[in-house]
Amino acid sequence: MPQSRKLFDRPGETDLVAVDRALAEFRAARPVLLRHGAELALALSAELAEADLTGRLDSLSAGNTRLVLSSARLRRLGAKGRAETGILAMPTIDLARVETLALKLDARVDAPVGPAGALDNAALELARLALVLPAVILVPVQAAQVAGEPLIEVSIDAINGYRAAQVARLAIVGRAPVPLEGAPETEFVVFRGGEGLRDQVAIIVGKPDLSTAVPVRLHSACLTGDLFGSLKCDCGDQLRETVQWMAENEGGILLYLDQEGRGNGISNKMRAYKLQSQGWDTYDADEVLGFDLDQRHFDFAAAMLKQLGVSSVTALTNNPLKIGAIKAAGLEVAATQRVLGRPNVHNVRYLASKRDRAGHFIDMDALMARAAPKD
Ligand SMILES: Nc1nc2c(ncn2[C@@H]2O[C@H](COP(=O)(O)OP(=O)(O)OP(=O)(O)O)[C@@H](O)[C@H]2O)c(=O)[nH]1
Ligand SMILES: [Zn+2]
Repeated sequence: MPQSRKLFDRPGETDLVAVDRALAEFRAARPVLLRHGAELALALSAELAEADLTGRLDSLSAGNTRLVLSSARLRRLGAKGRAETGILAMPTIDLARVETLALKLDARVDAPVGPAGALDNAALELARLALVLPAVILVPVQAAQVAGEPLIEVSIDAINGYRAAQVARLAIVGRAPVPLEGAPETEFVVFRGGEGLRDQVAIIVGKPDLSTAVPVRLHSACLTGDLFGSLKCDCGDQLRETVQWMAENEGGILLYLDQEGRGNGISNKMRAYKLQSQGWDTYDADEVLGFDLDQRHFDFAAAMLKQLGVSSVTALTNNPLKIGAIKAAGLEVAATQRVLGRPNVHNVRYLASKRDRAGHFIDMDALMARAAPKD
């Protein structure tokens, strides 16, 4: 008889679910108990911290609470050349200071920046996965101080292994024909897992021949552009025109990926849009908020394609990151094809920034030729 075997304690599975639970707590402005060996700390999202709760956290702290910030945010705060995440000591939690350091424009570091340790980096990864600002209040505690508290505990290994586990659990959970305007022979295939906090969808247009290079577009969700026709980006045009093109040609597959805001989430995208309305470009705005150029991974998108039986693609994109990721995942990129949106006064700077700062293959002359006469 195996000793004390638990029926529902299966290593990979329980880790994944522990992080899912921790994400729910973290997004609901509750502290999560992080464990690294015998070391324990309570992690609280800086953007959601409230005085009542931070007062309770202060009562547990032995004066060694710290604020963990991303390298991008630290650079913005003037911590010169900072390539790594870092911590600032905060013996008692000062919410005004937290807000300044995490979010305010023109703020400056006001204390020495220490190196982030394993717990700190796992806390930041939790914030990224939770799609909140990458700024976390971390309060080291002893087990006895939190015994019996209704807290979710999660190991840093579980957090660090979460992305890979999310890719590994990708599975089709539903599929059905969904005739679209202009593309009546279309099937939606829904996958659970991957990236983000929701499901992913593969939209199979027509009957693509899987034995040759399949026209494929990896399309990151853009609520504003895809659904509402925002003029700030080119997403809506790219989405609809790609589906139309696939329907009119030999078919293809569009992956609709839960990666709003280049993987920052819709709330951070709106924060970035506010900064853009004050003159910041798309990448600088993200950096002010503590994000790097792009938070997305595309390994899970390649895994979706493999599950659909695709081994070679014609990649419909201007983004070199997507092409590199498909190749790195072991799929053949037989050809690439540019996907031009439509320029207008509101998105032309965004498109130029993508070309100049992230190396997107955007031919401005070809793009401008597509401008509507009223622009
Ligand atoms: N953070 C941030 N995200 C943005 C902004 N504008 C658009 N996005 C997001 O950027 C992503 C654009 O994704 P895609 O349409 O797949 O395009 P792409 O990476 O530009 O590459 P291709 O269109 O394939 O060439 C979506 O997730 C949008 O929500 C912005 O100003 N800031
Ligand atoms: Zn968009």
